[in-house]
Amino acid sequence: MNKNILYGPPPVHPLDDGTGGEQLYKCISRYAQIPGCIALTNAHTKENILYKDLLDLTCRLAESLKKYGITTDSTIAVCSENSLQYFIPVIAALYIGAATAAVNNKYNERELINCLNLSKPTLIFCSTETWPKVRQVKEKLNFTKKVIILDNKDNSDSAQSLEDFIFDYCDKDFNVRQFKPNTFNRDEHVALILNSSGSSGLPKGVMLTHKNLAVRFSHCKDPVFGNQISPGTAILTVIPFHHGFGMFTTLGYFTCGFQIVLMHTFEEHLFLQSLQDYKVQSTLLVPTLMTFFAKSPLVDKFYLPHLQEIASGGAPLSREIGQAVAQRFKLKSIRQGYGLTETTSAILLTPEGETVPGSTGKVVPFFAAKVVDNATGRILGPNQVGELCFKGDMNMKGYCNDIEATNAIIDKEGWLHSGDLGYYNENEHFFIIDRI
Ligand SMILES: O=C(O)[C@H]1CSC(c2nc3ccc(N4CCCCCC4)cc3s2)=N1
Repeated sequence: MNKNILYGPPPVHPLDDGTGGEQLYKCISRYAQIPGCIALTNAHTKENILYKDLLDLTCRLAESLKKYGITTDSTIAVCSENSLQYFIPVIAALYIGAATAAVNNKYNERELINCLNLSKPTLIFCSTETWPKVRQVKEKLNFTKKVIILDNKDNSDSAQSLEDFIFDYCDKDFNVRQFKPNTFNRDEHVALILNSSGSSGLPKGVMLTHKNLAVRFSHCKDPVFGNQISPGTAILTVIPFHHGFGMFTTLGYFTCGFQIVLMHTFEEHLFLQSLQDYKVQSTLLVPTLMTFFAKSPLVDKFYLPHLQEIASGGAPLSREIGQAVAQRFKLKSIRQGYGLTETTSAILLTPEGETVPGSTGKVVPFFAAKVVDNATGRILGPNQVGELCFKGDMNMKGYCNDIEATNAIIDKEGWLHSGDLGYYNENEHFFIIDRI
């Protein structure tokens, strides 16, 4: 055993059984029993969706998709800004075992065509905002049979509303209590396909499995690396749902029964007002917004006694910015996480109560990490800079239809070479230096 290979601690809870879809179904069903338990709130419109409604809609949509001919081998796509409805097709597909391609809603038509040609979805779920772009693109795709608009009451020409699709395909006497998610091999089965900007060339399709998802769910419930589980805890997120950071934090929040207050566009006053009004305990930010808040005079105008955690991810956060934001929000420190789209979610996380300024955290359960000197191939010890490599059950299955790109990033022993330079200190806290 090489002492320079660092292993995450054993999980507080062993990995739950079942597919990601079965685990979500079990959790959402539990919170659906709590009267008035809110799943999602749109901070812009103040509209809510309860866990009870989320359960009903995801089961009805799953039933409709099966009747429409979607199977465990199918792929669908979601192309939408953050919304109350965003996760209804994602969760319904997870129950069935169909893969969901989460497409960047900011893509232009050329980028959309490139990424949809990777996943070849039979159905595309879009929003009234993305419909015009999706409509143009659909004409050029021969594998997409139908477009469904998530946030529209009535149909637009050649696209059906979500409600209408469910009305057409779900049995009238369908009873949610009779619904059961499919069972399949979670190690192999693709759950989500996300776009990785990748170090070079056009974005690639990252295939993430139900096993990857199950490991993330375990981290969410972990008292050291995740959140304390108390249904009704309010979280505010402005992170795009189509990106790994937003996708797997939000899916994890559903398993914890949290109220997810979402924003699709950052507005400073609304953000701070929402923290106050919904008594938010934890909020997610990306470093550019952290920099913004480090200087914001508005923060002091709000009374935020419930705010316990500001979490940063999606890119390295400088020590100064982190400390400036913690001070401004009267918090001891900021929690950080580091991950790649290719590792599903964060594989380095600030353990609860163990914050080291400037550090992005420690190795999570079910993972190993090493720092490699690429010139010599040696595995380096503490305080020596090299390429960060990771091995564990959130490493992606591979890139869509791109074996050589997959083998270029994941070596024969299963180590994923991150392309990031960093080191760990004598207490195994990691620091990211730069992209290679
Ligand atoms: O940088 C990237 O490409 C993306 C891929 S997935 C990813 C991250 N996922 C996560 C998931 C969770 C977190 N946390 C940060 C603070 C600790 C509490 C949990 C949230 C940080 C990150 S950073 N970053």
